[in-house]
Amino acid sequence: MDNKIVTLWENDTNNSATQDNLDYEMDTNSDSAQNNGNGKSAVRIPVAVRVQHASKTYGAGPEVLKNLSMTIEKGTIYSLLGSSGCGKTTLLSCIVGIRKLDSGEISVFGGEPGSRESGIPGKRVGFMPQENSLYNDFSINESMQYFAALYDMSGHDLRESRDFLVKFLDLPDPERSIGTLSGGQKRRVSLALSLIHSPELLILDPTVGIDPLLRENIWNHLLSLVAKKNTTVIITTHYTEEARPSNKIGLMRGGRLITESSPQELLAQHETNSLENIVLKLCKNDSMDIDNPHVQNRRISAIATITSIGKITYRKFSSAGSIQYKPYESTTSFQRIKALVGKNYVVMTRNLILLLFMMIVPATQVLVICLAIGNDPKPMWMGVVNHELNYTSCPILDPASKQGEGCDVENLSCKFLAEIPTDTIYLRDYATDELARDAVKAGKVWGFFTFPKNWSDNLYERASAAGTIENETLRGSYVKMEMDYSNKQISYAIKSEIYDAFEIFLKDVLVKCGFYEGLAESPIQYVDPVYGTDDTDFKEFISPGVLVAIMLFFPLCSTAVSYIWDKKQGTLERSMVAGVQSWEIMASLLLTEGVVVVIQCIFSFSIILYLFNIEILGSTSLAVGITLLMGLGGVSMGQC
Ligand SMILES: Nc1ncnc2c1ncn2[C@@H]1O[C@H](COP(=O)(O)OP(=O)(O)OP(=O)(O)O)[C@@H](O)[C@H]1O
Repeated sequence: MDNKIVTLWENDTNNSATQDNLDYEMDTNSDSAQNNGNGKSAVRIPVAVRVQHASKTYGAGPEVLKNLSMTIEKGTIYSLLGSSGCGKTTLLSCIVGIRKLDSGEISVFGGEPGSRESGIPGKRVGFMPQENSLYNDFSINESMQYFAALYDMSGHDLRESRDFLVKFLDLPDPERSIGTLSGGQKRRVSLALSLIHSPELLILDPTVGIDPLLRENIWNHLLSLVAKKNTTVIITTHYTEEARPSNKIGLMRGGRLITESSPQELLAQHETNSLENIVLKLCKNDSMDIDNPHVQNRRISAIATITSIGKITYRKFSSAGSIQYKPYESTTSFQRIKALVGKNYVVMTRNLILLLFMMIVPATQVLVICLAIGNDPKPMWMGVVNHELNYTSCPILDPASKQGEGCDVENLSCKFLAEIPTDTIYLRDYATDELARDAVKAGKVWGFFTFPKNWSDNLYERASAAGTIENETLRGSYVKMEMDYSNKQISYAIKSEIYDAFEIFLKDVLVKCGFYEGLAESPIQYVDPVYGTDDTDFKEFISPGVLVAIMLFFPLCSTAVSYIWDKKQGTLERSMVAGVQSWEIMASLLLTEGVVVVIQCIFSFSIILYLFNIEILGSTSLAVGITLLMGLGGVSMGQC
């Protein structure tokens, strides 16, 4: 750095549309140096990546990047060395714009990552992450097509690039599924995906898992990319000697950059021919220095000096001296969403059984719930202890005997029991209350009636001589019911059936005996319902709630699972580096999962309307619209 003057050139505002925002370094040592006006000769070297005073911490953990500054010139290879955990991946993820620094600045191609000027994330960068980050269900070809679509490559460019990479990286048949490849083959596919669009900035982290011969080829290819296309390469590697052909080596330790120099300078400075030994020596020295406050103070002041030199010598860029660059054209959201929709389609259709399952699950749930808990419970067993008949069975339980003519008030208990619907409540006689109670305890019946002796006479007297009736007669007209209330739904259903049966029976007796039938009715009168019918069954009540809950829940689960899976296998990160934004992922999912939601709606409504004949009393389109919105809401929530 000593023989360089750091210079930041400002854009000519008039020409800003046609210029890259690159900043430049002045190399005063170059043979082709020009006079820069202050007596020093200099060549302007465009800077691709500049990191200044970068600091980063994950949550409450220790500082991962500590006041780190580095400069990577355009059209060079920069090898980032350092032991495991020193912060290389963290630094690279900040450079490609998928993580943010806590403090400090990063500029890539003259702009902050994530800004329009830098074009990062986007097609300007090719990123090979530490993990393979591949869709295992995809073939090599499909993976290439997906990224080519994200970069808006033409079919011709894609074919050309694919054919070259398959040959150069010795990839297997492009139609082979990635899940069937070996670890080394997957690494090569991962590398191919980062190279497919010939990016200006190539970030490789790292190249382990690739055999030495191929690694040599890759380095040769990187050198030719730099020479022919002026590509900038940042590569992390644990093979120190491999970094020899690079233009600059940055050695990181504990989140700091302890050396940044060309391999030749390092070798000359340390008078050795082994980069490995130099790195070991520097790391050892750093370990000793770290406990020495004087050295640390010297380092801090050295960083401050470099920074202040940078500040003093930054000067404005004049258009007269500018290099004209083509304006950077980013892919549009429409192109990226189109690529994502295509990718989602392939993911979905790869497992057709699962897709079909997802489509019919809500309808199946509605069906099962309506069948299992939507119907009125039956049969429900009830016991009868009839003191009126001396504990014997009713002779007139036969429905035909209900039709007796005239005012016959004999054995009214049997007439009442005959009114109880035989399809829902089954009756069983018991000789005593104790036996019937034991049957309730044993779960054989849900409860039992006890008719007192002379119940028929007392009931008739109660009905005909109200007002003058004696307490004893009144008590003798009661039918006692002892119930098992452990199942609320069944006990309510039994109560309701018994009340209805009793009203019908009593009306019949009163009419036949010349009394006004209304006396049998409750003073509370239920008139025509506003909504529904007075015999609405449970499935009509439960099905709308069940449907919307399922329509929210299933798309939510399916989207969340695919999002988490995408994140876990690193493909989400890779897509983000290719320029995909969160809202674009959501939009693409709404488009693809939306189709599934529509089919789920069609199946579910068919079951409700045609199988169970449940009527929609309001607007059908509103009901369908709300259900669809719940499904799409589930898709959106699954991503949050
Ligand atoms: N998402 C995260 N949350 C918390 N800590 C993290 C996270 N990612 C990385 N770290 C921590 O930050 C430190 C630096 O990790 P990083 O992956 O940047 O190191 P590295 O130099 O790339 O290591 P390697 O060479 O093994 O890949 C490590 O201590 C790591 O445990």
